[in-house]
Amino acid sequence: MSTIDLATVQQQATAFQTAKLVLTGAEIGLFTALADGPATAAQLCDRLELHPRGTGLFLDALVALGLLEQSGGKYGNGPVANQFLSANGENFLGGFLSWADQVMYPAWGQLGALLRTGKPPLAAESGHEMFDGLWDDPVRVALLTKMTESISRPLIPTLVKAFDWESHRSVVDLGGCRGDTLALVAQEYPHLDAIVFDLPAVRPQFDEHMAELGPDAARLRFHGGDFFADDIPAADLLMLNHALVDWTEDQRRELLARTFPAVNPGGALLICDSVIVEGEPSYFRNLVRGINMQLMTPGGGGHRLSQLTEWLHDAGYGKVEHRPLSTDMSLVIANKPA
Ligand SMILES: C[S@@+](CC[C@H](N)C(=O)[O-])C[C@H]1O[C@@H](n2cnc3c(N)ncnc32)[C@H](O)[C@@H]1O
Repeated sequence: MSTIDLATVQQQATAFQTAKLVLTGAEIGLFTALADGPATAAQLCDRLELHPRGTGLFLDALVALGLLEQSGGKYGNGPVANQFLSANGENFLGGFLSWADQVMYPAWGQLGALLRTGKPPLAAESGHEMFDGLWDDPVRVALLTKMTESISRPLIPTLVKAFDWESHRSVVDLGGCRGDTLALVAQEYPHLDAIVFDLPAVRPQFDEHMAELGPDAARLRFHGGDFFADDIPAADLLMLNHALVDWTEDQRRELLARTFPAVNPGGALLICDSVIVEGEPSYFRNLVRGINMQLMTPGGGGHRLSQLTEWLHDAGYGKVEHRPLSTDMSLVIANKPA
């Protein structure tokens, strides 16, 4: 007997409307404008060049969602909007919000095509995928790096605590991009010899970001290479953070197999991903993220923990451990016997 009623089905069928309220609020700069202090609808129309027709209902809908607060005829940011949706917020999700609005939202219009053909037209047209020619295109680079960093940053405090970093001496972050995650891990564990491995074209972005992060992060080294073609530097720990799901299953298996010889005996491969784990609170959302990756790339997609474990054992790893992190992410630890 189904527990779903009509109102729930209606909400499910129109959830895109709620998404657009939030994304459009971010796109027009509403939450950033309100970070300066509350304002009336008329003042917001003036400041953000909005037409009054839609604005009143729109602002009230954001109040009803709990993102804005209303008092004395003025609208202000609630604490969540201030922290995550305002450009001045401590954990601003700007890169993720722009990516969701500009890339994911149109891609989800192609879900039917994905189901019928196995290939979403946009990703199929673009050839291999998100990274082809990416680093020659500064606009796409900025959008993608900000998106991944705004997803990765909130999980770093849990990542730092979820693993015994003290017992290992060296770490290589494969597809570590500008070094944002590794810099914050290495800041907590300064004894680690820390290397970011990414495509050679990423080096200027890495150098620039290290300069921005300051002297604590400057100890990271950059190793340019292609993890499918070039030798992977040996280390006690290798990491793959959000760098596996966009490849085909054969490529994922190949990449995991390529990591094994580079992990020192007694070390481990650490994978941070939105892994699909039945029974976890993240289960539904990570199925959706898997479909999202199928829409973004011709061959990528989410992986189930059982699949990933099998691939890791095939690659040569011993015990595989799973630890849920924050924001629906998992840390999967594949141990290499000593
Ligand atoms: C989705 S981003 C993840 C970035 C970062 N690990 C994070 O979690 O924020 C994937 C990264 O893999 C890198 N990458 C893609 N193909 C690669 C290859 N063949 N060899 C090395 N790095 C690659 C990209 O340049 C990009 O920095």
